Amino acid sequence: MDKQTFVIAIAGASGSGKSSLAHRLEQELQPWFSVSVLNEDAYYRKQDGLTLSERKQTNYDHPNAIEESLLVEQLQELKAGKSVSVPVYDYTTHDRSDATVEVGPCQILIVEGILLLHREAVREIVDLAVYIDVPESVCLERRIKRDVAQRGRTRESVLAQYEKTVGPMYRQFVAPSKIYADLVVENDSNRETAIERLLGELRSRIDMDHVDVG
Ligand SMILES: Nc1ncnc2c1ncn2[C@@H]1O[C@H](COP(=O)(O)OP(=O)(O)O)[C@@H](O)[C@H]1O
Ligand SMILES: O=c1ccn([C@@H]2O[C@H](COP(=O)(O)O)[C@@H](O)[C@H]2O)c(=O)[nH]1
Repeated sequence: MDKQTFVIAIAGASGSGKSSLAHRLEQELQPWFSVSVLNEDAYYRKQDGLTLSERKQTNYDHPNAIEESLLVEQLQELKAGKSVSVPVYDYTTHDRSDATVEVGPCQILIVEGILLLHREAVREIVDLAVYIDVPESVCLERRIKRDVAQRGRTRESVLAQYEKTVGPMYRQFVAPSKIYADLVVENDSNRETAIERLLGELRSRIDMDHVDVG
């Protein structure tokens, strides 16, 4: 088999800790491999034809909110050892900015996002599918804290959005996609417990001979 980029997908609810775990994993693997992290959120569709108040009403938790064709194209390019220009998404304006970030060839690509395992075309590219399993109530509390601190939201706006779209879409699309995971990791207690479990499983499940370390 040709050596090519090994792709790890980390899926799960908003607030389950995907992004935190992806970056911890990157830190752990970096001494030995070149690693890049990609976020499914970067591929939210451009919405510059809508006003801010219209953009606030978008259902960001439905699979169609993401430009899946671009996500899949860029995952395929990275897996084939090419560079890509990844879009930059701004949660405060609810729009893709004009900037892009260059992501170059890497040995291990970690991609994280709520709906990755729902997407058949993504599943076909991924070498190891991970689902982060955390009770909804825990995810919601984390999301409130994070979105108020980092994404320009109020507690009330987070709760309203959760009731209208985030919760229902989680139950319809995200939670059912757990069946596609090679590995389910709980992350409702100590962060270190989750990363240790993930690393332990990775050591036994990833065939590192498959990764081009030359
Ligand atoms: N195991 C954990 N225990 C407590 N808080 C956590 C844990 N994992 C992540 N968090 C916090 O929860 C919030 C959401 O985490 P994040 O990684 O952004 O989740 P996601 O990418 O799944 O939406 C962040 O503020 C993060 O610091
Ligand atoms: O403009 C936006 C775009 C996305 N969201 C919410 O983000 C989460 C997914 O990101 P996580 O980092 O996994 O939380 C999704 O649930 C969307 O509701 C948003 O609120 N506004």
